[in-house]
Amino acid sequence: MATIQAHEIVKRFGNQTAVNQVTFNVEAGEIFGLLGPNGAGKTTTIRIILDIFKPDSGSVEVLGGTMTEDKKNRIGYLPEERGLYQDISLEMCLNYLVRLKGLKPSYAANRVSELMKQFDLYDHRKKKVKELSKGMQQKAQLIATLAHEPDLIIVDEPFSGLDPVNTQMVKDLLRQEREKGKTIVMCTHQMHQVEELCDRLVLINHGKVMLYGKINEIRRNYASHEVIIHPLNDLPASLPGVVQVEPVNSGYLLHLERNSSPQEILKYLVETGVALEKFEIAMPTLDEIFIQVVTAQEEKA
Ligand SMILES: Nc1ncnc2c1ncn2[C@@H]1O[C@H](COP(=O)(O)OP(=O)(O)OP(=O)(O)O)[C@@H](O)[C@H]1O
Repeated sequence: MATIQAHEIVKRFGNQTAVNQVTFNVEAGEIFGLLGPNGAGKTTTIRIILDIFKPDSGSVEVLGGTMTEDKKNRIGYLPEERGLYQDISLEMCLNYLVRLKGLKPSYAANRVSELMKQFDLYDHRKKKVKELSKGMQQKAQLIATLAHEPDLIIVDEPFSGLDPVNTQMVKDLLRQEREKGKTIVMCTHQMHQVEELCDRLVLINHGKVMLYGKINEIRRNYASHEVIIHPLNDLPASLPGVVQVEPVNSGYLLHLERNSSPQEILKYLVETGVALEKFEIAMPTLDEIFIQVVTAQEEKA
């Protein structure tokens, strides 16, 4: 069953349509990427999902129906604008935020201690929040998002300000949450993180859905007519069905004719005795697809 069902949602601010007929589902137990360039409508979409804004039209179902106060306690949201109280100790701040999510004080205190240890923040618990580094504050914000063990986790730029070690830790943590059956929506501009972590994605631009589906399928749909090979011996002087052989790194990029397939090239190479260390259909990265989709829409506009 879908954890989020957004159906043709529309949100206008004055003359501007920030979200325009957006439809997508987030399935239970997946990590879902909500992507788009600056100003695309991602935060507005999240605010509609969380019932902070009402849509002008369309509907949203979350955790099996319309939003209720009880359901809000089953959601963990890491917002774009961080909301920690700066002038109190880290420990006090986290205990307070976690109790707001309905946890009993003693349970909240234990959970916060446990997570501060896991996030290497325990030794800093008596410091005022404003005395913590940016990365430490980010980790604290993640604790406040996850401590009440929400069923739906929505994280906006979760890796912001984190060094590679902490980025890895947060990635592992998100995967662990998925393994526990939790549903995660991740907003980020870091496409390689999306490629690594997400199962499916929706890409919004100017409030409209531009891409939606499984990442592998999206990449396959955008695959150009090119093959990467690493041969162990020389290539034949000519390759039928190949218009250009371009040397790249330790191999070649073969540009295929429109009507020839990678399978035909592979068959020909094997038949002519070329030993191959690598044969791969060249797939664009999500970064390349993102740029292609967004710039094509700009040119049309
Ligand atoms: N409260 C508001 N009042 C008026 N306009 C708004 C409001 N919130 C968002 N907008 C406008 O709606 C559009 C979408 O904004 P939104 O914050 O949803 O984008 P975003 O995809 O989250 O961008 P970013 O990646 O920069 O955070 C923008 O043009 C923004 O200026």
